[in-house]
Amino acid sequence: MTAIHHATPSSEHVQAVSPWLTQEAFLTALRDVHDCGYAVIKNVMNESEVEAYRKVLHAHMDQSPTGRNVFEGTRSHRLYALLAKSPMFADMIQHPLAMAFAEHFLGSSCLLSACLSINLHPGETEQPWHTDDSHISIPQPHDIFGISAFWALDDTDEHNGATEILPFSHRWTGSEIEGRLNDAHFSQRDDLDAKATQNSAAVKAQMPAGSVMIMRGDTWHRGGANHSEQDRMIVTPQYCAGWARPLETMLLAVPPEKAANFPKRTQELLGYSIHTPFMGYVDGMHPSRVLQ
Ligand SMILES: O=C(O)CCC(=O)C(=O)O
Ligand SMILES: [Fe+2]
Repeated sequence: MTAIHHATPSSEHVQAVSPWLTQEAFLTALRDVHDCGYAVIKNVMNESEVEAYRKVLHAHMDQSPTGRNVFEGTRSHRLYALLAKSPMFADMIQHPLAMAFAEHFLGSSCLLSACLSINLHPGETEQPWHTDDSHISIPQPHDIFGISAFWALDDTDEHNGATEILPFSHRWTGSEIEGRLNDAHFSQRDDLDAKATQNSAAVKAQMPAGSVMIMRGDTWHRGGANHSEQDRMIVTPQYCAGWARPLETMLLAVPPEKAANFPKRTQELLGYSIHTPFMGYVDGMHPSRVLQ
């Protein structure tokens, strides 16, 4: 594993991010993601885009239950399979800024691993510390095979549960990781004890609505506690290498009739694509033929 980031971004990616980042700022952000674990890019979406996402998510949340355990958050609302709920999430999922980071680190065959909204209600407590790629079960430290984006749809701050990150934690080894995340956290409904929640070195991702944080999937992080009187909503599209199994089975989560109407890049991210030389084929052919 290389500790320092040297790879030069492609000119296509430099161009793609230019509405939000100068070339120099992009290089710094790539280095921050690779070496430190994360980078925040402020004010990427405008107010009307943010409001449109909030509106559609609120309509769905009104009809869905709160989280089932301390990981989902018993005072939180999560929605999965967002592309099946509204096609507008394609714009967020294939946003040129997020794609530039995902493709730079994971290659152009990267896939959408997960895409969920997380709305923390007032009174929500801290989530257990975790990484977003632990389901792949390759021991840390390892190269990057996941990139998570966190889009703020509300201003996130230290009171309302801004995501907390442990910089450089992708370099942790066995003893630093041991016991942090337990299988019990996925069934337990009681709040975590002080030992499980403590950490002094955490940084809180404070972002104005419309901003995005890009994080390598092996950085330890968690949703914060919401001590405010308002909800805190984010959407997190997560990308994985083309050889990895996505966390959500996207090809089932989004029916082919719906997928057929999405932009080509979103279709590819869902799995209508090949990881060279032929991983992902259907009946010996390119999977996109299923949509024709
Ligand atoms: O709610 C948050 O801020 C982070 C949630 C998260 O990291 C996750 O559920 O994977
Ligand atoms: Fe996470």
